[in-house]
Amino acid sequence: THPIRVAIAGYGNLGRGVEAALKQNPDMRLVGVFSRRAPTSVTLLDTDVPVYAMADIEQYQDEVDVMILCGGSKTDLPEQGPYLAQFFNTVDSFDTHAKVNDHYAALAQSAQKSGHVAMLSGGWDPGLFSINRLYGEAILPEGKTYTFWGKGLSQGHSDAIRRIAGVQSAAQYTLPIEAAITRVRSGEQPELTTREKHTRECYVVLKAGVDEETVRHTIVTMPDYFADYDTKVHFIDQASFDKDHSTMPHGGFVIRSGVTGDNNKQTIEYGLTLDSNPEFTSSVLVAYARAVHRLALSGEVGAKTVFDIAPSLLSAKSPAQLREELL
Ligand SMILES: NC(=O)C1=CN([C@@H]2O[C@H](COP(=O)(O)OP(=O)(O)OC[C@H]3O[C@@H](n4cnc5c(N)ncnc54)[C@H](OP(=O)(O)O)[C@@H]3O)[C@@H](O)[C@H]2O)C=CC1
Ligand SMILES: N[C@@H](C[C@H]1CC(C(=O)O)=NO1)C(=O)O
Repeated sequence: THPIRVAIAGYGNLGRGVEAALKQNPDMRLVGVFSRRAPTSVTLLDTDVPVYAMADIEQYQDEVDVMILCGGSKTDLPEQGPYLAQFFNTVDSFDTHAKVNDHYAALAQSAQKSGHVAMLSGGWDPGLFSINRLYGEAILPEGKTYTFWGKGLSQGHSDAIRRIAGVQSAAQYTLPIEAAITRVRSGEQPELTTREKHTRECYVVLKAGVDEETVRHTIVTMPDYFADYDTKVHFIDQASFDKDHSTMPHGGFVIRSGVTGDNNKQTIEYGLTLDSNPEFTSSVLVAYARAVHRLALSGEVGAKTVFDIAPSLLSAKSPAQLREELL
């Protein structure tokens, strides 16, 4: 069978990650990259495929099996997702938690009409962490679920800062509050507000002449991203940014702390430790691109989340081989 033909829409950290991840999946191949920038200004890592103008993307609908959307959640994906689901099967890592149902509805409408599959929020949170929160709550109905991230760089939050007028570069680090983790790990099952679980720390490079306090205020009051957190903002120069903020480690864990039967304490924990947040997220996107291709071939249409997609569809192994490896 022919390799699954994958294309990238939007070439940033995730776009580079997808380009790299596809090299680890021989049943798939990159056939093109689409960018809103001039194609000649976009340099790929090392794959010899064309870079096209996003404006021409509709012309390639018969050459692409799955389009992986690597734009930013704050402003790119809400517009690009429904638009591209008219022409392609798509996968994205949409992560504006407060707006997931809006995005789902917009993708569902576009994909139902065009007969495509549009998968949203296929990353690690939302994505793999979402699946583990569901398992925990379905299996231990009497209990509490906690999610902790970092210390690490959140791409969604960094992207959100980059979209503020006058910002040249941005890195946002998420820091878990250790006292909260200790209380959760003790089995106390505490009630914790958003502000009691994490703090956020931003490093921002501004373009010349841009007022720091205006940008600081825009960040710390930003709904869905920073308003509910204690947030620090540091303004630095580009040289310092390039030196100190070019790697994107992250990680985190989901804990379900519950009880069964005669009040037996049961704990489920799922964790990630990531050298590169974007490369890991892109590896999730590529596995889900395989699943979306198979769903489309089977006649499925519409919007899908990780909850709707059977794990076996992500694997390059056959169902029989997977069954042999069940234990
Ligand atoms: N669910 C999850 O677990 C995760 C989700 N994410 C999501 O992934 C999204 C994308 O993250 P990330 O790839 O880091 O974002 P980037 O800022 O690197 O890229 C976003 C878009 O910006 C454009 N762009 C990239 N580089 C440049 C540049 N030098 N000049 C101008 N434009 C540029 C690209 O579009 P174009 O090529 O068209 O110019 C690109 O698609 C995040 O917003 C986040 O929401 C990320 C990690 C985990
Ligand atoms: N979507 C996040 C992935 C995780 C990390 C995170 C955070 O640090 O707030 N929330 O979810 C990202 O863009 O990195």
